[in-house]
Amino acid sequence: MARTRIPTPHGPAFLHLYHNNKDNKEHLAVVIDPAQLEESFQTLNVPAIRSKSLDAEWNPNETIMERITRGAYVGKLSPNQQTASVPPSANPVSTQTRQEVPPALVRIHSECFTGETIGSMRCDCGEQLDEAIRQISQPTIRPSLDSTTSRPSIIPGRGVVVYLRQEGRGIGLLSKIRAYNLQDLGHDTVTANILLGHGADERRYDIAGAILRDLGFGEGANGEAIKLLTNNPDKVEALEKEGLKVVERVPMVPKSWTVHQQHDSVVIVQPGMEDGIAPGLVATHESASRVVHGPDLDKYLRTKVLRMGHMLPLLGQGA
Ligand SMILES: Nc1nc2c(ncn2[C@@H]2O[C@H](COP(=O)(O)OP(=O)(O)OP(=O)(O)O)[C@@H](O)[C@H]2O)c(=O)[nH]1
Repeated sequence: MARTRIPTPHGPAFLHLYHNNKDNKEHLAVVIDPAQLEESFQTLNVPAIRSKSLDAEWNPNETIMERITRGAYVGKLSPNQQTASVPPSANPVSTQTRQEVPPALVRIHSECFTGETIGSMRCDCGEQLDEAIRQISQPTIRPSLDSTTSRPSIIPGRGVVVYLRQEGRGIGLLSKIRAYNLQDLGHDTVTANILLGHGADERRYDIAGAILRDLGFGEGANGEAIKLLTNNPDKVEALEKEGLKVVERVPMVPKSWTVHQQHDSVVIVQPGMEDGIAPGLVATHESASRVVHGPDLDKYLRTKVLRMGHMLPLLGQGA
């Protein structure tokens, strides 16, 4: 595996690339965790989300430069900062420390070339990926427990997007393109898959479970619990079977259902420039610009709710 720092509009993220022995794909984890970047966050007792397999010594002759190149470093590399990490056993996080911290927010996301790369409005996958990174990066404000000070503590946003290379709910891009053509003939996404001889959903979550356990979630007494960002009941069930402790499901509400269908227009504004927007128009930030909408998306979402059991209230049905 390998890891590197990626600056994002919401702050730094650490991209982990995993190999595995179940398929020949490279699955990914995007870790959002200021604790491993800034030492000042360590004083908040926030445990770092570290990969056990990355921090482990791969061989006794490994050089500092080899460890740095594969990503086993702490902080931000620079010409003046070239230190590899110490093995994790040298820096344990106590159970008590973990209990003070809100559970990390986790999203299991499956690859969608059409939605993420070319902005297809047949689905909301690109929007969901952006939104997951945004939500995970949001800080939590915790009221002060000490009566002598009224200052609340701000816990930086922390969590993971596990990005699984399961294009088209596991049927692959070629079959998904064929399914799109059947959808244009009037079939929904489930029937189109079945007409092609596939299951409605062929995904698996054992690799996601292994990645999350590698990042310190769920395993043993010290394993941290998670909040899962999804409407898909299969994901909650599958991760629990994988030994993850899912303490809360956080719904993913499509932006088009909260914004576009209630208002005629949407204005994109720079953060901090909301003043002066005409009444009746909705101000939305640049970071939220990947909002998809339209009849194809509505049909896709309704099929998820009506045929795949996704937990999302349907518009206009009070469900
Ligand atoms: N077969 C098929 N797959 C699609 C279609 N549209 C999107 N997808 C795939 O559906 C998957 C979406 O997965 P996720 O983003 O993990 O979301 P989800 O499991 O539907 O549920 P949530 O976690 O609630 O968002 C991706 O693999 C997409 O490539 C389609 O029309 N047909």
